[in-house]
Amino acid sequence: MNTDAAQHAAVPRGAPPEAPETGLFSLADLSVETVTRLAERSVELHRDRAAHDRPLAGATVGVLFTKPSTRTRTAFTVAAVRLGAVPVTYGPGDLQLSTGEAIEDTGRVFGGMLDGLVARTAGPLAELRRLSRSGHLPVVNAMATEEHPSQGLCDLATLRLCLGDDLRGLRLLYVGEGNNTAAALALALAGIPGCEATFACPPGYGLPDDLVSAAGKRAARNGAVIDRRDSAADLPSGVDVVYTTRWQTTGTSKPDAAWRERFRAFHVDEEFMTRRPGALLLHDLPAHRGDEVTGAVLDGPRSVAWTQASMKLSSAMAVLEWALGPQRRPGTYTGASAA
Ligand SMILES: NC(=O)NCCC[C@H](N)C(=O)O
Repeated sequence: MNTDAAQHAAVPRGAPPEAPETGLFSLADLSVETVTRLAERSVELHRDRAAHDRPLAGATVGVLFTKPSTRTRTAFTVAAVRLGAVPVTYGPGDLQLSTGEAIEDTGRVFGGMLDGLVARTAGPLAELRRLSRSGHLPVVNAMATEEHPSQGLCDLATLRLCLGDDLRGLRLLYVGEGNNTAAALALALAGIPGCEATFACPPGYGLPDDLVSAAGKRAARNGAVIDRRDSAADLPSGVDVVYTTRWQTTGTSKPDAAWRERFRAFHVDEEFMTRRPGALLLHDLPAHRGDEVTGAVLDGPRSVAWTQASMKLSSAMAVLEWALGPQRRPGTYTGASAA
């Protein structure tokens, strides 16, 4: 028997203690400067996808999507590969999480093997924070109930690409469901000096109070305004951008059987756009043509939705570089440096 007591004592025992969370959870956690820098970097990487020196070389990144995803999953997987990492992908039902293993236990195991995790659960954001704290690893929120921060960064980057770096005084009108995408967009816009953003959603389907309050405080510091409306009447016509998303948000259902009737007035068609000359159309996709937007608008000359979709890749690269790059990567958990 090996009786080297010092060696035995070095082997960690018991559950590892928690560490401070790292990664991207909500744009509200980031300074306006960091949000701006990430959007700027997304544009740079969109223009030149090779403008990096593989900062994730040697890293292994978990990509966990328990809900459907076309753009975000592809973007983060390809971004990880382009930045030099090896992605390990998990779909719904792949992890013991689906058989009842605790979030913390999952985090601890991930932390011993992965350098970071990108996760879409469309569940509570708090779960992603717990994964990071228990696993000592950076976690990127690829869409939780409350917010879709990487979409907000992509949208800000798309606005910079289309309208220039100086977005001061931007006027944006959002119509539809006050979902995770709208929440991230409100927080992103709140950092633009002089921005006037109106979020018009049917009664009962608007942005939640806590989000409006957080975005409003951020906006006030930057001379911006985040205005929540629950009527489609008298919406601003002098706007630079119209933004809409599909009405059936991932992981949600509407108890009201007549919900579609309540949304009808909040759809974007040619007439809506004609009353807003010069406005661009953004849409996070997937689209349901005929519901929130007509095909003629989505595929027409004022839509930048397809450029916006392609910028999911460069914004995912910017996020991974920032959240998992060598300067942030804590290294896998060995138990030796639990403090
Ligand atoms: N761009 C995306 O990530 N699209 C998928 C999600 C769209 C929308 N926010 C939803 O929750 O269903």
